Amino acid sequence: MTIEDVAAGAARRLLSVLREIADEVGPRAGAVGRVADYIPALSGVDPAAFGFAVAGVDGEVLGVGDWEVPFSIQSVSKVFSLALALAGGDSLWARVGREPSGNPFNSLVQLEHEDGIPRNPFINAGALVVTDRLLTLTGDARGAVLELLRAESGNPAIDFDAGVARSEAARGDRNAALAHFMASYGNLENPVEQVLEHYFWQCSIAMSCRDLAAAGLFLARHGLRGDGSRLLDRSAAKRINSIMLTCGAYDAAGEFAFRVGLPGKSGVGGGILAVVPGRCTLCVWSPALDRHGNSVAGVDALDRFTTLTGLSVF
Ligand SMILES: NC(=O)CC[C@H](N)C(=O)O
Repeated sequence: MTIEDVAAGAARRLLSVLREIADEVGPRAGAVGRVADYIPALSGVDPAAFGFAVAGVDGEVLGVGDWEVPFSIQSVSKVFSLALALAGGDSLWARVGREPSGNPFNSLVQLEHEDGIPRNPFINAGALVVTDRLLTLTGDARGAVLELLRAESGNPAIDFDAGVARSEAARGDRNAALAHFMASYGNLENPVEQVLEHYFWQCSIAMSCRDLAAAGLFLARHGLRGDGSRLLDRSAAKRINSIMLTCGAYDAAGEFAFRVGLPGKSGVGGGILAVVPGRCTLCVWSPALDRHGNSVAGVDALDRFTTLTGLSVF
């Protein structure tokens, strides 16, 4: 029996739970937290938006609320760039760690004490190293990420949001500082400006909960893509899920693991992608963020999901 057989119909069976959570959490969306405004183009998003999708490993995707409305995926893109970089081999691990940082996602402080090696691939410094590696591997890091997202979601219309990318670049001093600092330690192979540009554009990709849940299914399928081909070996897929669990919610990763008990990756656009290995992926979106940069209603919804269903990795 294959994983597909075991989990066939998972999305359909879970839809009623999503409805229940949307009724409970949805009306509170936007009441607590703030929309990210350090990227000016994100500041106009409706804080009360709420969408929640579930994708079964058989490929069926269902959802509730604003689940088909595109939003800025921001740091959720880091999961996909990491997957592509690791598909190119293990050498990345000499240049980035896999420990939670306990610091904000854009912090500089640890880099100096730790020789320009970022703690993990999901803080900005780590993601810049991953983007650099992908640039070396492919010559077009942002294009590679976009192509993977289009293919795995089955939606060829997914695209960059140039307004968001330019807005972030215009306010990109902190990420530029991180990149230059790592370059001074020899931990970037490509010119800083190029790495930053690919990183900003990759973060600007706009997608819905539907598309992101579908695109992340290779993580629930232990590395297998939608067409049955292998993106990652089982071990690499396990590793990405593990790092999502320990580092996917920045300096609130411990709290996220405590409450949700699933591998997850959040972004300052308000999206969170979570994985129930062997069964399904979940994507929730609500733009009002807590002080760590995680969606308030998003974490609440995932917390309720694992409580109501008992589905977690523990
Ligand atoms: N946490 C995030 O989603 C951060 C991504 C954003 N593009 C940044 O670099 O600041």
